[in-house]
Amino acid sequence: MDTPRTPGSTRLDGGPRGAELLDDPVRNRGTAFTEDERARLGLHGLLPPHVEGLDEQAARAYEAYGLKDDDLERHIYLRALQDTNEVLFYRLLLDHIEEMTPIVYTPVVAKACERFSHIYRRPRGLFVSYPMRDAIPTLLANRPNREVDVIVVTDGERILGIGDQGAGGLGIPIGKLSLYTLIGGIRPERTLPIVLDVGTNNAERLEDPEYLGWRHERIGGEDYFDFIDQFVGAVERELPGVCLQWEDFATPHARPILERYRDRLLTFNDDIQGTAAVALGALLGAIGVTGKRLRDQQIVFLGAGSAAVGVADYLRAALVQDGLSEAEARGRFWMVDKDGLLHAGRPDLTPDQRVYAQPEDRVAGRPRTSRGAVGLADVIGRVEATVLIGLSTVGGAFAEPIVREMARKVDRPVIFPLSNPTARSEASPEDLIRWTGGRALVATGSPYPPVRHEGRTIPIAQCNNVFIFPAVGLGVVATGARRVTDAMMLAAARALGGQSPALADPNGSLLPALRDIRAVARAIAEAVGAEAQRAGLAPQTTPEELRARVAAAQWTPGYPQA
Ligand SMILES: O=C([O-])CC(=O)C(=O)O
Ligand SMILES: [Mg+2]
Repeated sequence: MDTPRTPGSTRLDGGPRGAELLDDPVRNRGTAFTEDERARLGLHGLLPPHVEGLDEQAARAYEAYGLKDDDLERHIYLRALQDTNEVLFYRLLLDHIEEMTPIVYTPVVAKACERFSHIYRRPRGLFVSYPMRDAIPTLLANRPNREVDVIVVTDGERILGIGDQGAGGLGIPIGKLSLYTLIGGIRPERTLPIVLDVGTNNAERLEDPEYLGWRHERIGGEDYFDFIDQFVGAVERELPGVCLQWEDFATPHARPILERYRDRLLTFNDDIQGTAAVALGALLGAIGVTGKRLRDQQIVFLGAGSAAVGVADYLRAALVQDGLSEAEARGRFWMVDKDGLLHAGRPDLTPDQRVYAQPEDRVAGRPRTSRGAVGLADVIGRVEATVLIGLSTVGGAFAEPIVREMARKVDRPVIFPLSNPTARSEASPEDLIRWTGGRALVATGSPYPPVRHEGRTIPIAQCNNVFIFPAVGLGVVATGARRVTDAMMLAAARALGGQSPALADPNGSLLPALRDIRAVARAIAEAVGAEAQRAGLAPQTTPEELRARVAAAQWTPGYPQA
């Protein structure tokens, strides 16, 4: 495990005392308050007499955790611990990072959002509700901690794969920020989860007598964007320089919000940019394993929605960085959606999709499906595809003949079925490995167990944005960057790809293990900071100083001597 670098919680003296101190999750040390602290801070009598160390506290907390018998109960236990003693919470998470990350974050956090109103115990973060729209600066001023480095905000409309959760969506910013601290080392008291409660169209929530959000259908249109504008304006005034991460907004809102604010403040959209960066990182790792150049790839996508276009945009930028012209890079993409290959003759394409339309003369003469479209099997039959990416949500779409045909022509086919949840995955890793005689390099969107093949155990990397956003946060906080650019995201993806265990170990995963993720986050943060400096978006330092700043900014839970 990591050695502590910047241990500790906030200073004790000058803050609350007595029972009030025990009620402050940032400063509370519970049974670990020393005799001297107990005397100084008016705690004698309020705590059992035995003084524990953090190790003992963590062991006791783990024992209590072990008594819970379902995942939602485990989540509730950990959230309660977070609201009691943050140092202990993060120490427990660090000690059991592989076991507990899925409990505080995806997938269990989805259940916590659905059940938000029913499992609600204590407030955390901010509820910015539409009826309070004229008082947003006041709500922000009421935040529990003055200094904030990172905000994660959602409007709860498209939570993970479970849709509109209204105010219950707050569970996602809470979970994401826990990982900002656990992995990126952003100090817990400098994070702020926010839900923009603009109503919900989820009938179950609206009819639930216990629903805690604003009981109203969603605000839309101009009113919605005006509200977002009021919120952003208030954030700029109250918390200038804060990193503002947009999370789980519905597609029609996500992109316009990003475009509107990305050049105005330090902000990014995790679902668009973070997800694309992690997919690119895993791809770069895989292509590194094949021993081929990025510029030599032919890339086929199944699915051409916003997630697919986001991944393609980053991949295209990486192809250009690798020496291709813009036109050559575009020509490497074969995108297929439910109406077949994207080509210049299709009238239905959005401007974002049109970038990837193949010229008609490259399509002419290809066999067509009965509906006249060029399908995935046709494309794989004609193109020497080296990379196949699925973001189609069509379960099983990477059928055996398609995969076998691809593997007939290339030695190490790179195949990423990225759709969620598992039932929508374009193929199972086990089938992909079997159909390709163990040659496929696979990463997925859903979690899968390792695959056994001819005596090997092949771990399956899950492309989740957790590999990117905490590290990007660490990079911008450590360097004082003013913007999050796509070039910084590409730098993050490259650094992640460079850390792929598969590069050194033929049986390694394409993405790092969670137990190594804090060290990986520092490497990514340095790359992000260096790109910000190169672009003039952060104060210049030497590379050594950059490295030292990143290391110093990564908080590790501990109780410093007061
Ligand atoms: O949180 C996750 O696991 C990935 C993500 O951002 C999403 O699905 O919206
Ligand atoms: Mg998300």
